[in-house]
Amino acid sequence: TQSTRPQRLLGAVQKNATRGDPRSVVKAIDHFCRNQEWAMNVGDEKGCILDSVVSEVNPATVLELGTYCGYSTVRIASLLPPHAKLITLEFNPDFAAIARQVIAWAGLEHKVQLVEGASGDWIPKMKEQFGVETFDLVFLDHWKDRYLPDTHLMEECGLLRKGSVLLADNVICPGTPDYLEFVRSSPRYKSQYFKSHLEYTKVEDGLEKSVFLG
Ligand SMILES: O=C(NCCCCCn1ccnc1)c1cc(-c2ccc(F)cc2)cc(O)c1O
Ligand SMILES: [Mg+2]
Repeated sequence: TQSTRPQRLLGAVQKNATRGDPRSVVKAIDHFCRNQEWAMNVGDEKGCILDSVVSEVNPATVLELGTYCGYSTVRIASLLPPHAKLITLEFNPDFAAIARQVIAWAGLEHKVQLVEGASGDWIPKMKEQFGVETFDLVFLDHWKDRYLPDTHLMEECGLLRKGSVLLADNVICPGTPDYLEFVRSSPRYKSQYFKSHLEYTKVEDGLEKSVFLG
């Protein structure tokens, strides 16, 4: 039977990356996506911006919406301080199954909790299920039409505190126009656009960093 693109991506990690070495996992995926098959990872160019924001925030609690194959999960988790926690939500069970193996290959299972299901269902349960107070950093990389409703939901559920940072992928391509309009016009957010390119291409894309002001 035919393999899927996520399965082939995992194969490239297992073939070319060193177990327990997150940077080699990131490098192997980027090489695969540049040379074999494009895939919707945040990629190396936007990944460097992600790394700098993670390092600046130095978060104890991170929520990632949209795991896919775990590329950004590995990038983020590899930069977290010792007892920090990353919860990553993936709706698609096939993606989740691959991501678990990519995260394990990087040796980062102990820092990552991968949850399968819809963000709209799980966000209201975060506190009771995972003992989370608030998130220091949220990386939005799931369905583009869910960025805005899920941001409202996180506010309503008291998951954001003064200074919480939202970092959103794909605000230009595929685009999240309603989310962008909201975070840029709301007095409760301080937003900044990091111009970049769609992963592995020359097409414009970027990350929007928005600090919740409480
Ligand atoms: O759709 C994307 N991501 C969400 C995937 C499903 C999330 C499921 N889920 C997880 C949790 N809750 C729901 C995405 C798409 C593209 C893209 C860009 C250009 C193009 F021509 C084709 C595709 C680039 C990205 O960087 C992306 O992130
Ligand atoms: Mg993306």
